Amino acid sequence: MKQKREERLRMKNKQVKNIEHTLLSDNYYILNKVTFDYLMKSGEWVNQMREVYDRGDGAGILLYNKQKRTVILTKQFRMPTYLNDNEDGMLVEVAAGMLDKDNPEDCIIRETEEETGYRLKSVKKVYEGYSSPGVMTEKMHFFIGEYTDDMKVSDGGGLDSEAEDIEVLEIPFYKAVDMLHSGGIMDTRTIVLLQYAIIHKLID
Ligand SMILES: Nc1nc2c(ncn2[C@@H]2O[C@H](COP(=O)(O)OP(=O)(O)O[C@H]3O[C@H](CO)[C@@H](O)[C@H](O)[C@@H]3O)[C@@H](O)[C@H]2O)c(=O)[nH]1
Ligand SMILES: [Mg+2]
Repeated sequence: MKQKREERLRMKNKQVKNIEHTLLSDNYYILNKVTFDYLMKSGEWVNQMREVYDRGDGAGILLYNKQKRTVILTKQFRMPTYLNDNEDGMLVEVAAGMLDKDNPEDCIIRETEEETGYRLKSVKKVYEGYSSPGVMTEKMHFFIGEYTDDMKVSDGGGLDSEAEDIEVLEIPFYKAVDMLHSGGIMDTRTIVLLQYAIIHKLID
C-alpha cells in the first residue's frame, strides 16, 4: 500500500524519479533509507537520501466541556522527550493514538476511551497535518469532541497490555491556556488543538 502511494506521487511529481528503499530497521516500526533523484530548479538532477520513519498515521483529540469550562488532557512518560531537555520526561498531551485499520473517527473514539475512560458518541475532525515532514510519514488527524460526566465509563489510563501508564487530567480551560504560555504544554498537537479552541471560542 505504501508502495502504491509512492507510485501515485511519482506519477504526479515529475521532479522525482528512481525512488529506492533500503530497510534499516523493522524492529518495531519501519525505518528506511530512501534514495531518489530530484530535479532542481537549476535543471540539474541531484541524487538525495533521506531516512524515513514509518509508523503509520495518528489521531489526537481535544475533549472539552462548555458548561464546566474544562478540558481533558493526559500525562505520560515520553522517553524521546526525556532524552531532549524534558526534565522528568512527563508530557501533557491530548488523548492520541496510532490509527489501525479503522477509520480515524472510530479509532479516536476507541483511543479516547482507552486513555481517558470517556465514551464519546461523536467527534469533529478539524485538521489533518504531517507531524514531522522531513523525517516521518505520519499524518495526524486532529479532532475535537464534547464530553460530559455521564460519558465516563472507566478510569482510562491506557492498555495494560501495552504497558501504558497514563494519568487523566481534567483541568479548567484557562489553566490549559496558561500552560501553553508557561511551557507546561510542549506537545505540538496539543498546542494546535488548544489554539483551535481559543480561535473558535469553544469555551468562553
Ligand atoms: N515495545 C515497544 N512498544 C512501542 C514502541 N513504540 C510504541 N510502542 C507501543 O505502542 C503504543 C502506542 O500507543 P498509542 O496510544 O497508539 O500511540 P501513542 O504512543 O500515544 O502515539 C500518539 O502520540 C504520538 C506522539 O504524540 C504520535 O506520534 C502518534 O502518532 C500518536 O498520535 C505505546 O503505548 C507502546 O506500548 C516501541 O518502540 N517498542
Ligand atoms: Mg496514546
